[in-house]
Amino acid sequence: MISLIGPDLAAYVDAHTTAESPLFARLRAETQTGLAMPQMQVGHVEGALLRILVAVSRARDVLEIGTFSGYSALAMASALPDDGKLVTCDIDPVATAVARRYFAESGHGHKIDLRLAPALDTLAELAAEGRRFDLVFIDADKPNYVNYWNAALPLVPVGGLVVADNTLWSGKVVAPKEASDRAIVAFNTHVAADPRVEHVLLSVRDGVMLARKLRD
Ligand SMILES: C[S@@+](CC[C@H](N)C(=O)[O-])C[C@H]1O[C@@H](n2cnc3c(N)ncnc32)[C@H](O)[C@@H]1O
Repeated sequence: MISLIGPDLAAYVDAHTTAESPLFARLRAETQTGLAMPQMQVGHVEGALLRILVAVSRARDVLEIGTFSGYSALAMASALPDDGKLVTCDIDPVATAVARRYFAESGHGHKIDLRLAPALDTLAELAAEGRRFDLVFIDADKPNYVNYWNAALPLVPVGGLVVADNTLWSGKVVAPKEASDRAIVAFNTHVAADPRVEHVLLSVRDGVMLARKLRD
């Protein structure tokens, strides 16, 4: 589990967050044992944050960039109304096969449109389709974060939210050394300079950038 806080405090946060349902616990366990890089999964606490953000924003259309085994997609889809829609993008057929099974079992699968293609291609398709999204969750390859932001923000109405994961990058943003560190720093700098949004960088799990669109 990625955490910026010590194990005792992380366990306390976990214990004081609404418990995950048995389905989510199973998805987490299967991801841990069956997939490479299971730490990519947002997990219990950030999943709860995403679910609450979808609920309080009364989002009806959500876009996720980075499905993996489906934890965050399912957390957000569970907070959508029955006719709400979540488009989620990934390029990994193995991890998304796990996601598809849990989507189907969850009772929320009818809300989820999984697109297996590079996310920038899917973003171009969605723009051509005239789609709009009340909330966008960015959680895929870090070098493309700025590109995802630039492509996604025009699809968000004023008042909508963009949420980006791993934006503290295990704390490496403070003294970046590697290309991936610099990609996250570049993203945070880019968001901070964008006059279309107000934003807050939350120290939840590995860092969550939360931005609200103020103007087109
Ligand atoms: C951090 S994981 C997503 C975790 C997921 N949100 C969850 O909570 O389980 C990042 C995902 O981005 C996907 N990815 C990487 N490059 C991509 C690209 N160019 N287009 C779409 N997805 C991509 C990876 O295959 C991986 O599954």
